[in-house]
Amino acid sequence: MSEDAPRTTHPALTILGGGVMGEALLAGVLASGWAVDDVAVTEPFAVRANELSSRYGVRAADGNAKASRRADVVVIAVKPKDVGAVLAEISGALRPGTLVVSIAAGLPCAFYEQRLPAGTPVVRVMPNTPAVIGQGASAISPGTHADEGHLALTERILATSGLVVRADEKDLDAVTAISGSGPAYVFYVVDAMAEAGVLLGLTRARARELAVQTVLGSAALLAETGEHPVILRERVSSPGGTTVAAVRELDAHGVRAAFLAAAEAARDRSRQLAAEAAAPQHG
Ligand SMILES: NC(=O)C1=CN([C@@H]2O[C@H](COP(=O)(O)OP(=O)(O)OC[C@H]3O[C@@H](n4cnc5c(N)ncnc54)[C@H](O)[C@@H]3O)[C@@H](O)[C@H]2O)C=CC1
Ligand SMILES: O=C(O)[C@@H]1CCC=N1
Repeated sequence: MSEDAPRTTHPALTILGGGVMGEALLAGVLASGWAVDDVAVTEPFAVRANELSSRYGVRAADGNAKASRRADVVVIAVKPKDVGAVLAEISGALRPGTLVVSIAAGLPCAFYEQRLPAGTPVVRVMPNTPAVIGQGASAISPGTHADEGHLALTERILATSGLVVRADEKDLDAVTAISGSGPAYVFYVVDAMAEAGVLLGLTRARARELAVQTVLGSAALLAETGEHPVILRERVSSPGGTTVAAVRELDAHGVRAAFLAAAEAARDRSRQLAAEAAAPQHG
């Protein structure tokens, strides 16, 4: 870039919680040109904080209140059970207008609005772990005081780690059940396919290599052709062939029904997380 090229300005971003998702978002914005001085992370475990600051060159030494004070956007990336305590810490430190973005599962925007200064703009996000490699999928939903500008800013941040869609807040528990938890289902399927390969006599390494590439290639085929999955499945299924024999077993073992029940369980657990976070803390 020439020295005369206009510099993109980025809002000051503070990520509270430097775990799996906090790091994914951190890596995403830095890879997209955010300067290390524009980004900070907080993390109570010193070893982890040091790891993040040495890996990315960002500030990771401050507590939540201090790090939030100078932020234009605060991203809450702690576990749902820890959000209430974090909000109590930062509520008095936020400058008016600071955007609060939360990725915590289950907790509605109202949870934040009840605990932060009146008028605080809040955007609730459900991302997923492929964000780590820039292949995430996030759904975002505005709180009462978040306007188009706040949504656009959230999109700008999340787009650094993959696809971003807007969703009604009533759908975020369902989004959590599909794309938030979804990577785990895919890893489960890959592991099961690899195990099946071992059953049939393949080496574990060969079976896993083939299973991973099959999932990767199939996902790319879906995305690139835009075809319905049923059409693509039919193209694999020769009359009287191997695939129909296999899919009949998947049906007989209730795999489709298991996915439906799994999604309902994840949605219900997401709702429960909100109830637990709102309940008074014991112990
Ligand atoms: N892991 C996933 O696939 C997804 C997680 N989420 C949500 O993201 C949030 C974070 O999840 P993960 O990154 O998986 O968890 P994690 O356990 O890897 O990270 C949480 C981090 O917060 C730190 N922490 C704990 N208390 C803190 C405090 N008071 N102040 C600052 N940091 C504190 C912990 O030391 C830890 O490093 C959760 O609310 C989860 O519901 C959302 C979508 C996907
Ligand atoms: O399991 C969880 O609660 C988090 C939210 C979505 C994915 N992981």
